[in-house]
Amino acid sequence: MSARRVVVKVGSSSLTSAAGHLDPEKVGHVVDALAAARRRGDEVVLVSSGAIAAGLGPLGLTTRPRDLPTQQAAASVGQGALVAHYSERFAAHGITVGQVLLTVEDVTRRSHYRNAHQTFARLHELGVLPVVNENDTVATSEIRFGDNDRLAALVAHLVHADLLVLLSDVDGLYTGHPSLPESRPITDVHGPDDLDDVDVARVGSKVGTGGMVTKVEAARIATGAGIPVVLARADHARAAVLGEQVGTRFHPTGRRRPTRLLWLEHASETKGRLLVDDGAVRALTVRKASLLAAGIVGVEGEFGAGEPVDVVAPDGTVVARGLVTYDSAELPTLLGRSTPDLAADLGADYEREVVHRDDLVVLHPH
Ligand SMILES: Nc1ncnc2c1ncn2[C@@H]1O[C@H](COP(=O)(O)OP(=O)(O)O)[C@@H](O)[C@H]1O
Ligand SMILES: N[C@@H](CCC(=O)OP(=O)(O)O)C(=O)O
Repeated sequence: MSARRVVVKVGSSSLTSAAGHLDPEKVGHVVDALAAARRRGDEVVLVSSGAIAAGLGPLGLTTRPRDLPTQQAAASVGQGALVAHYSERFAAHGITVGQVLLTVEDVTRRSHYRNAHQTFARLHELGVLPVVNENDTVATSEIRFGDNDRLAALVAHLVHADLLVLLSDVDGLYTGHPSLPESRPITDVHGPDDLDDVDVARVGSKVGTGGMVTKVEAARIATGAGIPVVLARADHARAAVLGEQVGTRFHPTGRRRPTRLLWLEHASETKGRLLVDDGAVRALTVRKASLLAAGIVGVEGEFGAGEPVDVVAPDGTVVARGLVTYDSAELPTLLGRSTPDLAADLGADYEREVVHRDDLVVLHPH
């Protein structure tokens, strides 16, 4: 098989002990698998969780803190420990690692996105293996990716990966919770229909951190953009990374698209709504045009310029989602006015679209 670009995501539970320390054996296992892929010429990006979990022990904490500042502090301590471990273990294989901490902005704002893309490209040219995590210490609750499964799917798309591997503490996807006797392993998922009868909900009190839900969602994002996904137990990391039949394989369902649009559709939380008229709905969905102030009849919520908003048709359907170029305080004074009129009255800066079509994803074609 020819060299490929593989993104591997590993969860906190696959790296740390229950006491809140990194487990060197578990880390070593993942590292050895990735080193094997590198030896055969693959390009590898690691998306590793575990910063918060690894920070608990050193801070004398026994459970994951609930409040954001303490989580951020734990991540600050743990991320250093995590990367120190990876650096040491990969160095034994002659591989240099580089830490990449991402916030949601990095894959949504055009300039940041290009920047992130270039960073990965240069690291690759230099033979460096990127170790990615969310930038937990600065990310606030609203802007967090929220989970590294989705982050991994977006990174896989960003670096044009040929394969996304999600490593966890289960053998793969089951028809129901793996602890239930009637649950059966699923080897292949060809599309959303194959998931109709699969239960990824929480069962009982101790199980399910929502982990399988976000994995299936990550698989949906990646496969929808043309990238196959393998979900496997971390113990089987080597086979999974080398592309052998193991765990659950999610087959591609769609084709590559701009990453920012992928994020807008699948991972963003909108801050507000733009209520538009029927003409604007047609312009967006049929003509694939930008949204202009003239077609907007109402503004709901509070948002800043550059943030994601829903575009809502007169019947209440959310027809599109996009990055708005005005904030919610200024927008109401511009509604219903033509762009030339706004420019003549307020200056050339007001000639801009409210949502540019490049920053817009249509959710419900009419
Ligand atoms: N249908 C299912 N198939 C497999 N695992 C499931 C399913 N439903 C719930 N789970 C649970 O999801 C867990 C994995 O999620 P999580 O612990 O959050 O992973 P990680 O820390 O690796 O990101 C499994 O250990 C299992 O208990
Ligand atoms: N960024 C966080 C992890 C977030 C996360 O998704 O965790 P997990 O479900 O264990 O993959 C950290 O490093 O602690």
